[in-house]
Amino acid sequence: LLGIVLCLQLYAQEQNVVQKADTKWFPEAKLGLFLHYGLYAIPAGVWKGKEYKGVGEWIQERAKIPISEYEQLATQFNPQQFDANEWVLFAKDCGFKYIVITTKHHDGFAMYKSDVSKFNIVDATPFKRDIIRELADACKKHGMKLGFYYSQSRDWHEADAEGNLWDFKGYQKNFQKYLDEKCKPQLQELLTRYGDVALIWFDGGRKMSDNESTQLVNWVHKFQPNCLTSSRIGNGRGDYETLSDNKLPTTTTDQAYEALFTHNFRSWGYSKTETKLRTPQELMEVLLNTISKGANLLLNIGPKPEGVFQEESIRDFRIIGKWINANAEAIYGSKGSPFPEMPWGYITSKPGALYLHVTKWPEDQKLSLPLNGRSSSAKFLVSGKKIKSKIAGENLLLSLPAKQPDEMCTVIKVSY
Ligand SMILES: C[C@@H]1O[C@@H](Oc2ccc([N+](=O)[O-])cc2)[C@@H](O)[C@H](O)[C@@H]1O
Repeated sequence: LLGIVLCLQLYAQEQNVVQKADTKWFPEAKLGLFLHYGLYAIPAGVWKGKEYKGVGEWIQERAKIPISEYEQLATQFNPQQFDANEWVLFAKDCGFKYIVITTKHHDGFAMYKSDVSKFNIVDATPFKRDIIRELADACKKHGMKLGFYYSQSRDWHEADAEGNLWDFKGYQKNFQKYLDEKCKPQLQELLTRYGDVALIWFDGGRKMSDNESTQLVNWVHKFQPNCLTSSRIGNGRGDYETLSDNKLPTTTTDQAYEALFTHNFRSWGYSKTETKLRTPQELMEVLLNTISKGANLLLNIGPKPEGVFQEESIRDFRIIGKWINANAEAIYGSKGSPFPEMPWGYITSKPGALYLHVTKWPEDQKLSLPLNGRSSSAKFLVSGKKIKSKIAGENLLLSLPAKQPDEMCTVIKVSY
């Protein structure tokens, strides 16, 4: 009897073993473009004339919209201006090395041709085109890594999934039934029909049991062993850490982890009720703060229902993109700062080099760095122009010109 019990435990343990994927590419890539796109772009925070503040992609939950009514949005979804190559080339020009798009958000609508649920973009809309197919092809063509956001536990279209308490009041949910009949079959579709998938961006919701988290991570790695899974799968079973929404990292680490921010302060999906956008300077602060802690940054846009990005997002992302491309050496493959926060800006590091990202030009045109007397040289990264420097005790003292070469942020490379 003891033997049998031991075997069962082993088997269970076996079940709970997660094969981890190789995260090497992730910290190298540093910058990802997050795209929250779906039916919720149509109401954009407004339902039957009533404005709902906050996250636009939650409109069905906020307005307690019955499935029968929400499904009608699919009959209006027709993004005729959608051009996958345009989206991917824009992302590339702005310095993003991977894209993560919502394949299914909490409303349960599949933005790809799914044989598991008719509630999908090909079968339920006049558009009838598979946006994920076209994006996967364009990413492959332009060498852009592609990841899929998938809401594994919240699905307001399914009685047995998490979240819809207005259509299914008092209904006894069988969550494993939802995992077996929709979640896992759809993940299989996404991991077997769209080429290499860089990562599955699982998202919060129902507290997953360790068995459920392990089940889904093993399921993903069964079809694509190198596909990363995000930590919102729960129970520490993900391949890399994601921070809470719009939260800056507090510690510097070499672990693979990611901060996520929206261009629109308050909504991930396109919104007409939340219109305040982060300025290019605010986006820069988020970018520099994040990479100076060794983390990746996933920056979000909510595309408009007609299939294009807001003008303001295109304008602001191109502004920071220009800076990112000019200072690429100080970003991709860099690690966080070995020093505490600096009053004048941020630091990223590489072997034998420190990159000083100066956003607040020192009035006294002096900048000191505790380099313990190590001999070093300093130059402006973009122009290559040398900077006068001398060792003063433990510190390296740099003498800067009066005018800051790049108002947005000037990078000084210190080689030691
Ligand atoms: C990226 C965002 O993720 C979730 O929102 C969350 C999930 C988890 C936290 N959290 O852990 O703090 C906060 C918001 C979604 O509900 C939201 O619609 C969006 O997709």
